[in-house]
Amino acid sequence: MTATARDALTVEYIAGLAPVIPVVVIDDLDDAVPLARALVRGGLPAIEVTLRTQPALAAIERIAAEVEGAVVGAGTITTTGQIADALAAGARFLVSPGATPTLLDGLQDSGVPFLPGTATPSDLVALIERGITHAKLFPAEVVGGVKALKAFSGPFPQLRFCPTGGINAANAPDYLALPNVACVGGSWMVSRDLERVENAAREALGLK
Ligand SMILES: O=C(O)C(=O)C[C@H](O)[C@H](O)COP(=O)(O)O
Repeated sequence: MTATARDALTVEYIAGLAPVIPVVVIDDLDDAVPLARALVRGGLPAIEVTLRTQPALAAIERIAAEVEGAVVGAGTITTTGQIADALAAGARFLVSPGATPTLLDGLQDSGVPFLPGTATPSDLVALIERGITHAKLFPAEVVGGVKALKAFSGPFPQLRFCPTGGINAANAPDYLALPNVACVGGSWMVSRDLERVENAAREALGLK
């Protein structure tokens, strides 16, 4: 299935595009399109651009406009104002490091798929109260990682996770083997060497 720019996407679709969502920090706007192309060539089309840097929104706009096959999202969403900015730039999905009721309201109103950041059982209950089915676990390796996700599968069988934070090619398979993990997020395959990016992306595809 190929998504065109006007399709309404689901979170299942975003999380199912590849085993890994690359997390990209753009310092130089000119890096955005070549980097996204290398990731798409390597087989990782869902790309999260973090809103941590000044060129991030422009990078999302360029990737959305110029990189065929990419499904670009915005990460590091911590305010509802950023949601509007990200959507205006062309973000197709949203990722946050944490979630408050205000932020969850904004994410639910956005009309695009989102992965709200969670770390605790109470965070997860707050999602269930709203009918949200997918969560980011962040920072995954710090807040219990694979053990936490195994423990969450008991009381929260309806939730699927995209753990992010401290994940790499070595530990990703342990996460991806869990039934409640839809995909993982991480920056490990991203560097300025585009050939390496493409190869690392291709390797990431084989992790599941
Ligand atoms: O800024 C955000 O909202 C984030 O999503 C943080 C990212 O999850 C991590 O920076 C990625 O983690 P690493 O793979 O350990 O680099």
